[in-house]
Amino acid sequence: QSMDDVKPSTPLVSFLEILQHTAFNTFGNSNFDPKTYVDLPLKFPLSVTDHAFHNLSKSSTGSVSVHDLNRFIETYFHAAGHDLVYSDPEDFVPEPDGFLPKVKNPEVRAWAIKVHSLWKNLSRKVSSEVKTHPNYHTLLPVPGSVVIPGSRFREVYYWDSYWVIRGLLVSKMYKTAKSIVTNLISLIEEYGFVLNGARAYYTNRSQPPLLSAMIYEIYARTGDIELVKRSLPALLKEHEFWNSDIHKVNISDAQGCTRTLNRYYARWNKPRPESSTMDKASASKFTTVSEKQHFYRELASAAESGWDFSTRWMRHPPNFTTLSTTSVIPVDLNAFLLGMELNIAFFANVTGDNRTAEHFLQISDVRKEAINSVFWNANMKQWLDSWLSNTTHEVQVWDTLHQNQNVFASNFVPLWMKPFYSDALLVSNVLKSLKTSGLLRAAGVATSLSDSGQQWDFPNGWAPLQHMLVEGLIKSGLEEARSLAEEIAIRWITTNYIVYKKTGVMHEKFDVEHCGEFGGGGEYVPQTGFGWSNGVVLAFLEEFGWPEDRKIEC
Ligand SMILES: OC[C@H]1O[C@H](O[C@H]2O[C@H](CO)[C@@H](O)[C@H](O)[C@H]2O)[C@H](O)[C@@H](O)[C@@H]1O
Repeated sequence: QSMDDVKPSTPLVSFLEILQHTAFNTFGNSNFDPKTYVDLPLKFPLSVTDHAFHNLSKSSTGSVSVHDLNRFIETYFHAAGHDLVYSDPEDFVPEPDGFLPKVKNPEVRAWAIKVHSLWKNLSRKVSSEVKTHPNYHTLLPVPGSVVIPGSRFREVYYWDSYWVIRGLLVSKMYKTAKSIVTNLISLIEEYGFVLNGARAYYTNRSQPPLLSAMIYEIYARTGDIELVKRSLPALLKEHEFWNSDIHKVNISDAQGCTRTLNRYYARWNKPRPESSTMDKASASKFTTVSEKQHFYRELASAAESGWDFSTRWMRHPPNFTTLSTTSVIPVDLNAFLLGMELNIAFFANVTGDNRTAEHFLQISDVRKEAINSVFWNANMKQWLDSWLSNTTHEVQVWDTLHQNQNVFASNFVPLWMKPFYSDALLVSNVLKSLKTSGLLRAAGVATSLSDSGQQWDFPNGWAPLQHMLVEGLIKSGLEEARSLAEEIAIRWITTNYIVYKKTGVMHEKFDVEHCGEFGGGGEYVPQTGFGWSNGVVLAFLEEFGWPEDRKIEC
């Protein structure tokens, strides 16, 4: 690992991180959210603020009096979120023509209309202040309006946007959907890839690559060929990013064939600024600088995976300090890249660029073979993540023992991709395996079978995971697969609804062991709003409807 692998931070992020530590020492742990501090917009130049901060009188432990710190923050900062203002989506109508025709039950229909109306609460645009003084903000100035996940996630996120867009398409809000894509493309133009989210502290990593899938879905509904033409150069750039040296691994498989696959790898070896107080505490068991740096990279790389955090990335679960994200070749990432390659081929084809189409079809074939050869486990009938025996750039020799035999929802994600869902024999095998996996629970599909206290583990269920599995099953065209898909969707919709009825809000994650309970665990309190949950509820209701006489109860 070299310093080239680390993106420079900005002076503002570094300053706010120090403020975060001071706030932690001053206010204490209870109700403390470190992200709030790195989201604070400056009122004055950083030099002025920094000077005032240094003049605060501090104890030997780095704390300030609660009164002085509160006064300092009020004087020198706007509230977190002040710089991303509400924006009324111009394509929103309270009940679009032809909205969810198959949802007949009045109670479910009224709720679906409510969920649809939440797009208004979650629509934002960057305030003009950010354009005037970009140095006063960690928020990055994207050009159009976006939909945020909600609560503490007050900026656009990469992979969340896919399910937000799926919901917006059900809501017939095509302009808003296209605006999100335009913003994500602007990040590629500026940084060479889609950032984890539109914040200065997210420039060292991406998130699961689903931009091409967003464009595919929008094109399928609107036929907007101009959008496809505009997107193609950005997608080619994004493909290069994921195939750069740090993200690429070569494996010599059981037949001695060299296969190239990809992994998550953040360009960062320090605490994540948005969780700096926690990361420092977690790294305290390491003594050397290089051990700490290594651990910090594993943390940030897990954040790139979207599964932050999970036993999936731990060499010795549930020991958090054994996080080894960069030593895992992840099934889902490679399935997403296969999807990206097929989508690029499709877009190139519809825009008349036959050479690019040919090339991407070819590389998608090569990836499909690599996925079969490295991940597929014929006994378990699942695709398993594979551990790298070392993290050098040399060719690794594959061994079945390197496959991680623990069951994760991601082991079924390839089913979401055409080359796999169109193989009927494969689907019926995978279907049996899913049914006996232990992941199917009372209120949906569990993330894993390990109750580690991390949020991307049991008993949490997440909207994106439900959706990928359900859609893969449906697309197979097998009756038995559709019926399982519908069963999962009914359980998921039910729990979302019952929790909504109890709390008045939509949640980020759910406890799939207990219908009617939201999820927990992890490093921040459960969040509400919530972009991808809303999107998946709407997508499921569009697909399956809800008959008049079917009750909605746990
Ligand atoms: O602040 C901690 C981490 O929060 C984010 O991750 C979680 O929320 C995201 C937005 O809904 C979601 O995309 C991700 O899957 C969640 O685990 C953020 O993406 C992380 O980078 C950040 O460190």
